[in-house]
Amino acid sequence: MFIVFLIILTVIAYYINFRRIRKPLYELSGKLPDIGSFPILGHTHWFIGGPEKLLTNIKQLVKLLEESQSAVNKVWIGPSLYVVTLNPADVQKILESSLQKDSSYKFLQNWLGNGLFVAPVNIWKMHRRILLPIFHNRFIEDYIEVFGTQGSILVDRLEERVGKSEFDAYTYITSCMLDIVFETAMGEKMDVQHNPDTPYVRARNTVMSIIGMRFFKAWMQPDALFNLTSYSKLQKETIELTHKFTDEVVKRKRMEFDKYGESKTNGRKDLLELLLEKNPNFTDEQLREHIDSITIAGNDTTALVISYTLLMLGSHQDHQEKVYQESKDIFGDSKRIPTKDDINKMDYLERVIKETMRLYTVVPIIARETQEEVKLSSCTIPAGVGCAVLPFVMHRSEKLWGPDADSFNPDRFLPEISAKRHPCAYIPFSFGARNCIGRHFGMLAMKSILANILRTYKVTSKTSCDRLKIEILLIPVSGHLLTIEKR
Ligand code: HEM
Repeated sequence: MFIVFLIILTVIAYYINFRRIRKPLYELSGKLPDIGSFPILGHTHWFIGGPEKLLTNIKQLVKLLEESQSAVNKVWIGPSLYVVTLNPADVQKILESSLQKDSSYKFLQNWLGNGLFVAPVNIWKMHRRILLPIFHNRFIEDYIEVFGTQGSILVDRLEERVGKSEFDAYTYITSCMLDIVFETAMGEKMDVQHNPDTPYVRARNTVMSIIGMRFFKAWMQPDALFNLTSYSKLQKETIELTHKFTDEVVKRKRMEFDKYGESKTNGRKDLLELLLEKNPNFTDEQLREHIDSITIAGNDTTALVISYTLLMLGSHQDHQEKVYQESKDIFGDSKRIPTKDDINKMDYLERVIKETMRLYTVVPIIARETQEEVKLSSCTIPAGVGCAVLPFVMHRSEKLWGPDADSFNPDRFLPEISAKRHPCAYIPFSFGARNCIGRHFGMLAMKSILANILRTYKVTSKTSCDRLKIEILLIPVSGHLLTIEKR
């Protein structure tokens, strides 16, 4: 009897302390409108279901929040409070002041450790300063030859699809991007384009899908439950396999560096070599974490945008014709791979890519945590609160983009029109000091590859891209289906 009494007393004391520590959260919550929530459950019920249902629910919930007329709203997922805003000025304040990733990114940490993408803010600050110079244009532009060479291999591979039935373009493009990121990040010529089914690529895909599943399946989230499933063992084995691969490359590069004092005497340097030169004090583990983060953050994002752009041009032939004419003006009949000058002239293609990233924002959600008080337009958020930024929803908001927000119009990105928009109305690469470090790399690679494809083939797409799902990234439910014919 006494023990039962003691347990009840402990639970009550724990609960009172829990409420006391979280008092600022409840005070903030009390000031924000209560929309779409259930008692106790909060908004958790909106986040139950498969990846497609999840996206539909998020869109419906956001619509309710938008109608509330409040610039800042709240969402309770279990015990976690998230502040949600679609107001660009508030988004800017959040992304500039809150550089800590939200706790939901922790599932990536087993794999990427303290690599830039998930590193806690104290480590991130030091490492971002070291990594920033190696993403400078003068290094990244050295990779334009790799983008062109791999793009030409892709064009050759696509030949087998000419005049045939619909196929999923993404499978071809993701192999090409993998070859690009491996060669530029660590000097490894993987030739995934010709050997897509290697144990490494399989392991990598397995880890991605297990982590993706954990993000959105509530019951898989607590480590205690996850560790009971067979996925836990599989994740451990496959992560070990991917780590072993990068570890071996890092070890080899470190030996070269120790022997010669620098990585190579002349010629193009990969990102790992540049990183070693910039900071030889990085441990091998830190180098692996950064290189793995770069290859993971840089591959699927870029491959998805290229695939969505092909779908958009496949269903908007007038815009495809303009892109084709632009490439005719640049290349004439030359078959050369795109140079820096060629890429700089691809203004229309760049607008097409930007408009595609607006409608199909491949990183649809960015979640941060406040580290100090942040004053927003209608309230002040205390430290320790989650903030959800929803670029995918903002990019389709009629308030920000007008009544034709859902239609494809690359001229929204004419410089004079872009200049009139709030800088946070359009954030496919996020914003502020923790934005995408690889955005210049990504843009050059995407323009080079798309130009290579579109000057060789005319693409057609009949698939409507209305059905989408979130699996960390934004994916079309029925794939990126295209037919192609030779120009
Ligand atoms: C179209 C292509 C790309 C898109 C749309 C994209 C988008 C983004 C976004 C939205 C973030 C911030 C995510 C967040 O805060 O949750 C991010 C971060 C990052 N991206 Fe990209 N990305 C692209 C290509 C690349 C490429 C090509 C690379 C590397 C070669 C890269 C490397 C990174 C890294 C390392 C981070 C973490 C930066 C940090 O926390 O300091 N990304 N990216």
